[in-house]
Amino acid sequence: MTNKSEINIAIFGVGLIGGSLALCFKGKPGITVTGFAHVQEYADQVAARGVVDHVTLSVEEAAQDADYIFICVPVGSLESYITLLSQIKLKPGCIITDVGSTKASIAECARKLELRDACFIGGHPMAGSERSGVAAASALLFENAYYVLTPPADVPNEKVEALADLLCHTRAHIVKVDPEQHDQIVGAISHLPHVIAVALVNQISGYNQDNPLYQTLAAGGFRDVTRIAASDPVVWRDILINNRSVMLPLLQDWNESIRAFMTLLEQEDGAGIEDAFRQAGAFRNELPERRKGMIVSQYDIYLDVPDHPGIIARITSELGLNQVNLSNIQIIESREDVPGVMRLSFRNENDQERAMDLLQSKGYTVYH
Ligand SMILES: NC(=O)C1=CN([C@@H]2O[C@H](COP(=O)(O)OP(=O)(O)OC[C@H]3O[C@@H](n4cnc5c(N)ncnc54)[C@H](O)[C@@H]3O)[C@@H](O)[C@H]2O)C=CC1
Ligand SMILES: O=C(O)C(=O)Cc1ccc(O)cc1
Repeated sequence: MTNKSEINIAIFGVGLIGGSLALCFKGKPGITVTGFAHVQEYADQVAARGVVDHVTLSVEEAAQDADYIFICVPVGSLESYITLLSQIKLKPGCIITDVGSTKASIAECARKLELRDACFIGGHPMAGSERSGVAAASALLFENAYYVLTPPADVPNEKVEALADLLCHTRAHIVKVDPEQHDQIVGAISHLPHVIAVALVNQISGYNQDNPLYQTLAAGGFRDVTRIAASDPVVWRDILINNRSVMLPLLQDWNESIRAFMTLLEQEDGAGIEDAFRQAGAFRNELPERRKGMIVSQYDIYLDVPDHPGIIARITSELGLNQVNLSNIQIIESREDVPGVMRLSFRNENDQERAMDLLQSKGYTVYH
């Protein structure tokens, strides 16, 4: 943990990620958090949400006393901010970091800059959501997620350790990765799924224009596979353009996978289709548990519920009476006289398990 002397943290871009970091740090002993917003309207939102101690529209004012500067703007604006920071007088020893979803280009930009007494250590919390803006910020967003750092070889180890220590407040697991390797892997496990989700939704949306029954019937699997298609367009424009040299070969491989599926269908190759599902299921079942892997700060359970008035209140009051904290609730399917499926989301595994036990003991059919 950081020692208890005064620590000033500046957050540039107080949106989903910047605001969530701010909430992790704000109110901790000896820490003061200043937010920088580039537009008055955003500054007002940040102030209203109360995630920082101060908010300012001045880069200099935010940066000048900072021990740590977190640049949390979209990837396409990262380089202009680090360049700006290299041109102003910073506190000696200041550590600049970022949260961008790509790491190679910002590392290269920082390497070429004259940062004088400051240093740059790239960062990427591997947690987030399809939501954006400070309104969606949460102090629990990074809990148990991985937080990648990409320290350059010439940055002293004690600087990297100081940043890692500060990040204890996020309760994420720090992992150090080379920037190019980061972009390759994250391109495959995060950026490619976002492209596929968007393409899939737009394909179905096209069919839906001629027949709205597509949307009406879209349920379970379609929703699960396409949640991330609702992500912020500007954030994702920047990520994909920045990581295009990784994305283009990945999309080429994707085309070939789809082509291979078409061949299985053309040849009515049932065994081949079964093999494809078996192979995929085996790999998917081996994925690290959600709390240790990529993304999602929610722990969900599902339960079958008869669709009648009062049922939601009954379930939520059972949980409330037993001090199980619910973070979200959603009816996935609901038609009169047919059992519906309710998704209950929790912020940690303990609440998830307690809810499961409790509702099972009350006779509900509950599953993960
Ligand atoms: N959305 C996610 O789940 C994750 C995003 N990231 C990365 O975090 C960064 C921020 O993303 P989010 O917080 O999701 O986006 P966001 O849209 O919620 O927040 C971005 C913030 O930057 C501000 N901003 C935009 N352009 C700016 C500019 N030119 N100058 C100053 N401020 C500006 C916005 O007003 C907003 O407060 C991106 O680099 C993204 O790649 C990293 C991990 C997860
Ligand atoms: O919501 C999700 O599932 C995400 O994929 C969130 C996310 C978005 C961008 C990142 O760089 C990391 C995580």
